[in-house]
Amino acid sequence: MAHCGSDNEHDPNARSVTAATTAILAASLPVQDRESLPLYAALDRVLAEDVLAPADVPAWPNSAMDGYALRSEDLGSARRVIGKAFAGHPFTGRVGPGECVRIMTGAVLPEGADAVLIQEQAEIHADMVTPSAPVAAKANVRFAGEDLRQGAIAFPAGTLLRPARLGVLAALGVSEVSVYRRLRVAFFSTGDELRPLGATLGSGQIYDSNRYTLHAMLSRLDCEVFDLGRVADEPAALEAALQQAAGMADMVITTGGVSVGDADYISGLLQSLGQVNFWKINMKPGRPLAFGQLGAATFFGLPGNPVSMIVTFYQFVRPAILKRMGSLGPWLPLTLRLPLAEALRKKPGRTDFQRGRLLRSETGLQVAGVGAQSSHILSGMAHADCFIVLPAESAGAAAGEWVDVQILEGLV
Ligand SMILES: Nc1nc2c(c(=O)[nH]1)N[C@H]1C(S)=C(S)[C@@H](COP(=O)(O)OP(=O)(O)OC[C@H]3O[C@@H](n4cnc5c(N)ncnc54)[C@H](O)[C@@H]3O)O[C@H]1N2
Ligand code: MOO
Repeated sequence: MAHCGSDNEHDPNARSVTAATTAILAASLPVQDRESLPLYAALDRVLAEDVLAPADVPAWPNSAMDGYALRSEDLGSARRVIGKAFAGHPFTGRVGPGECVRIMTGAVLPEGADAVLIQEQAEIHADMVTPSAPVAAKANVRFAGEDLRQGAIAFPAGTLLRPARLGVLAALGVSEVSVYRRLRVAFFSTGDELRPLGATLGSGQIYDSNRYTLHAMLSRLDCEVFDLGRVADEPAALEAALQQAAGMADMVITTGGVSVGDADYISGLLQSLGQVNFWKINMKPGRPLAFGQLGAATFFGLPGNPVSMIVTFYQFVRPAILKRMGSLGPWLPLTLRLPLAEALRKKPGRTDFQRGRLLRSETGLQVAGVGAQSSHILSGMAHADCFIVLPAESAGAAAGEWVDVQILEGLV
């Protein structure tokens, strides 16, 4: 329960963020169970098998524009219109010398034609069409298989199914996909001070905000979430909750009680119940973290401070979830280099994940801090759209300096 973040010295026993990430990813094995789902239900799931294109897309050469399908070799001469082709209603004849077909976008290119004259460049007199300039072969034609070739891997196993990918599968006529089952994640908050929403707060009590943040982050990652509520700082209650969670889930997450205070029981309990490592990580916020195995479940004991909880979730839990879901990645946060709009203060010692906001201007993208950076200031986190990552050895950064910025991608 001590206040947090004042210690700025490098701790020789602390792990680097990179070393912790490597160990966590190495221990995070993908679930194996799979199920077959209709496309509508497959958003944010991960493909368990390669999907091969059963046919070319597009299936036929077709027009990219509204105009006239013709033979380019007739150059600039006038052509007689011999029919019409609409998307879904092909022209069934053949385009011969001196002929053309009125064609709409998406309609199959008639036999004999090799190009499309757009109607804005056509002079039309009765049923005769003259191009204002010769039309090059292949002009305004979309070719069969140009998007996807029959037999090619449209998406490999491990692909996370986002909206455009579902669209591609639909374009291929794929109505069902084999995906990994959702990752089951059970979590609970620990701490005698925590009260449910609606309760009247007594002295020293607070509302359990981590529960809501964590539930939302897990939901965004499409996990099957089991919220086990709040558990008091009592070893028997904590042990029962840990056993229950490990019995129902692939991953168990707790918040609070991982530090060294007299009511921090999580470490002792886990030593006896599973194989769990307690790490000090050389980062700020988020120094204390427990990671390991609890029965068949992956275990994360996240720090109780709300911002520390979110930072450690983003750095360690999210990559582990993505990997365990079967995703090929990328698992790690998207990092850009951006110039700072203002100087940021930091003491050397720990890698700093300062909460930042992106500033869009005509001169380009810049980044600034959100103000107060203590790990209990949740409102700063709520206004942030990125983390500004300052290396452990850094002593701060000047305005205009380029820094690493992790884009939060809507998760937090
Ligand atoms: N002597 C030391 N004290 C502390 C150290 C240390 O190295 N030596 N580390 C500090 C750091 S850094 C952090 S972070 C915290 C993490 O401690 P715990 O994980 O044991 O967390 P708690 O003590 O249970 O709570 C910390 C803080 O967060 C509030 N909290 C807890 N759960 C929730 C929740 N569900 N919703 C909202 N807020 C919550 C809690 O009331 C405390 O204020 O330890 C430092 N101490
Ligand atoms: O700063 Mo602690 O590191 O709040 O996690």
